[in-house]
Amino acid sequence: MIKTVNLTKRYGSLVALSNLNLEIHEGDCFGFIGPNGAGKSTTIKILATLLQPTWGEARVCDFVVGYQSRQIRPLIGYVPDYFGAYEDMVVQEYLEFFAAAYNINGVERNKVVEQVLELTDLGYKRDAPVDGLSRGMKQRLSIARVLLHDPKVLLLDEPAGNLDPRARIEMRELLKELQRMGKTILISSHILPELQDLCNTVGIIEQGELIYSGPWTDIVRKARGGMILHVGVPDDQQVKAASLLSEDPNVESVNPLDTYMEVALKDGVTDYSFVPEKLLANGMKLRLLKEEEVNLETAFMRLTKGMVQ
Ligand SMILES: Nc1ncnc2c1ncn2[C@@H]1O[C@H](COP(=O)(O)OP(=O)(O)OP(=O)(O)O)[C@@H](O)[C@H]1O
Repeated sequence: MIKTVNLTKRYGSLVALSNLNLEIHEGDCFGFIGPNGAGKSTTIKILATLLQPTWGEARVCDFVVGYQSRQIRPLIGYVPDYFGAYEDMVVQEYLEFFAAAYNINGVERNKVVEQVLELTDLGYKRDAPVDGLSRGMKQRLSIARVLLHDPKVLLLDEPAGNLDPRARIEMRELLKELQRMGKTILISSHILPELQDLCNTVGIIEQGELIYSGPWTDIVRKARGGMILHVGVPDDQQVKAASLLSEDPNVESVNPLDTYMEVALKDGVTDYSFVPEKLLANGMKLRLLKEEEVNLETAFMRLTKGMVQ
């Protein structure tokens, strides 16, 4: 549905995107994660046909950005990370205005506007001035606007940015509904745990380079590298336990903390039954044994800190 091949964008001497190879399939919800200035908005603007790549290729629904932008535009809905000013316009007029711009007229226009108002839960605000809406409502209205022409692909640049927790949950529910409707969604965000719940695939970008792309569960596994265990024994046994475990050939390192030890296993070691066996055989008590949880957020930190090659 979306494919980029060696996509590169320079702004003067600044390389904003460097040989980006992305693939997003139909029905995917792809989370595009990266720190400020990583190149997310640049990628999204290219896919939205608003920017030309310096070299490389971007395709949307098999049409090439730049050469076939006219064919791409009806198929996409692009929500930028800002909301323009619309003075003296109420919500319904705003949507009717954009529906007209998409050449949706007459009875069909009324029907479509009603549908998107209902879908985005903005029906009760139809007569409210757009400029007076809360940030969360404006974000939902931006999404309502790009749904009018029923696009296959949604390109959403930080739709949950600066929203309060309730508005974020509402946004997430709306995006899940769009996913159920079969839309292919690319969403950029800094809010990692939210993407964990929403996206089936994730791309992590840093300084214009894609560090990882694939199912987020896979990324978490890769970021994990060697498994880390939290092992707790009584305080007076910790020194001996640390020494015993660090001698084991399965163990990479032992890091004693206040109430437990972090035991890093060597890459590929997943069976840690030797830990309780060894400790109990040496007369120790095991108070805690669990795998360190690696979620999308910790994976992101590890990957972008270059902790995983
Ligand atoms: N029009 C422009 N002219 C010059 N440099 C630009 C322009 N647009 C973006 N850049 C630079 O390109 C790099 C990538 O910017 P981009 O906005 O794509 O990053 P981003 O990942 O979306 O960041 P953020 O999360 O802050 O929105 C940054 O260094 C930015 O300063």
